[in-house]
Amino acid sequence: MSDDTQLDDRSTDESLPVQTDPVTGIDHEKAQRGVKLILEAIGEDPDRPGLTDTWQRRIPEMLETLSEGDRQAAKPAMRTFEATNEDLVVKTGIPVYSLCEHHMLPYQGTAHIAYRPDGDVVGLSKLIRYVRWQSRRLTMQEELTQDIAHGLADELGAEAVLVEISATHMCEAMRGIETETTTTTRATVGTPTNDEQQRFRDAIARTDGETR
Ligand SMILES: Nc1nc2c(ncn2[C@@H]2O[C@H](COP(=O)(O)OP(=O)(O)OP(=O)(O)O)[C@@H](O)[C@H]2O)c(=O)[nH]1
Ligand SMILES: [Zn+2]
Repeated sequence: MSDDTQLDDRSTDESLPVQTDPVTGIDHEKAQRGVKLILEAIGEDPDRPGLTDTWQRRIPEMLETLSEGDRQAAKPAMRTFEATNEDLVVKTGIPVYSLCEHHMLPYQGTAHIAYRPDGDVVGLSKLIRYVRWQSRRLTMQEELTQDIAHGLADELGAEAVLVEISATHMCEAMRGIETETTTTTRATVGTPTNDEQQRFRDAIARTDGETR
């Protein structure tokens, strides 16, 4: 019997409630069966009192949240306002929490964004919401940085977007190389002027100074 066949054999799991919502959410039943299998694989007893809610409810709910970035329905409304000028908007210090696609472990850090409005500016909180939404899926930091930059350029019709993310990967800290370091990635859309790039760097440096 192949692994797939075993996973699809629901006869042993008939007691599981079916909570699948393929349009707006994850397949809860599959998540429950998968987490239960992992617990069994590591020698745990999934039916001991401390773990029953873990695979039946907590982790499926957590996965639902942490995969929101895969679902357009979860994308924040990027409401805009008419811009009075095209001066660069810079927002620094946005928290980032994502899951690396290699080990499904968290990486966390800070995103900095700058964009040159073209007719409209977006509500400032939406930049934070957008980073959170994009981050909630399995990613590589480099691709996440690009996706945020290109996604914002599309959403805002902005001609120039700069995104920088500095993050620490738990897959490097907790296992493997067992070393905690900072990785910095940057994405640029369009052609920011030298002055805009300098303002972006200065704003990041000020934020870094404040948090040190
Ligand atoms: N470029 C990039 N690499 C990442 C990211 N997150 C994790 N990694 C790396 O992904 C790599 C996976 O390497 P593999 O050799 O396939 O897997 P592994 O044997 O578990 O590697 P180690 O982590 O070195 O033990 C590691 O070097 C991680 O540091 C990321 O966002 N971007
Ligand atoms: Zn990893």
